[in-house]
Amino acid sequence: MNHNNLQPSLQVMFPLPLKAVVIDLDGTLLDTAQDLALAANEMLQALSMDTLPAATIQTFIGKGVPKLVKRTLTNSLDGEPDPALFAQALPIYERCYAKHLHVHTRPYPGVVDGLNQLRQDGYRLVCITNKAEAFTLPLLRATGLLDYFELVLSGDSLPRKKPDPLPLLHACKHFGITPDAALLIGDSLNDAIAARAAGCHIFCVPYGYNEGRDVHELDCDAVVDSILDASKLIVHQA
Ligand SMILES: O=C(O)COP(=O)(O)O
Ligand SMILES: [Mg+2]
Repeated sequence: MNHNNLQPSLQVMFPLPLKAVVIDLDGTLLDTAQDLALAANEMLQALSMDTLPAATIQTFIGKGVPKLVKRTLTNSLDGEPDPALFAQALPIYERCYAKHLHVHTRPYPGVVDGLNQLRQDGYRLVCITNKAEAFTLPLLRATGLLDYFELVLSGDSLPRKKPDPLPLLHACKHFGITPDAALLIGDSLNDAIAARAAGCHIFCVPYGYNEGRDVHELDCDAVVDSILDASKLIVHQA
């Protein structure tokens, strides 16, 4: 099977036989960037610091809340702020984001149709995100997506988050399946590394964040335009 807008890797045979589909949140299920940027800029203002363009803050998304705050404070991907400033800033950011959790946040096109298709096809559905649980669950609930997922693992649910394979391996163990029966659909390097390390399949969507990099640089089995398109490249294995 091949479509003009899909780029299946040559090494895997499509459709992939699978039991579980794991989906990333920020940049894959939900377009959260505007609300994240709003909160980050409100934090900067509260600290009497200059605000940043939303497009810049979008490149800081991917490695969880503390990392987003560090990157925002230093305006750089690898910056380490003064520990006292960081300690002051983190709770401010958390308060601001809780306030703006779903002002602009919406599911991307193809997400709801894709989830309905995957549910109808019989897959176990999991959401694995680096977002903190205090934000993940209310956001999935508010956007109507929570009930699709049998399991939701957030950035602080387990001792390690993506790119570590632990959340994916935990989900596979939870369902009693081998990693190669699971597919992760994500938008970033963190997803691709985690999936490869766990031995799961990985598809990437091109519309997400990937810390400002082109998703086509990633080692994935396919780049798919939407969750609905992903459902066309896989087959449920009973
Ligand atoms: O919270 C983040 O930084 C990214 O979260 P994600 O894993 O859902 O993309
Ligand atoms: Mg993401």
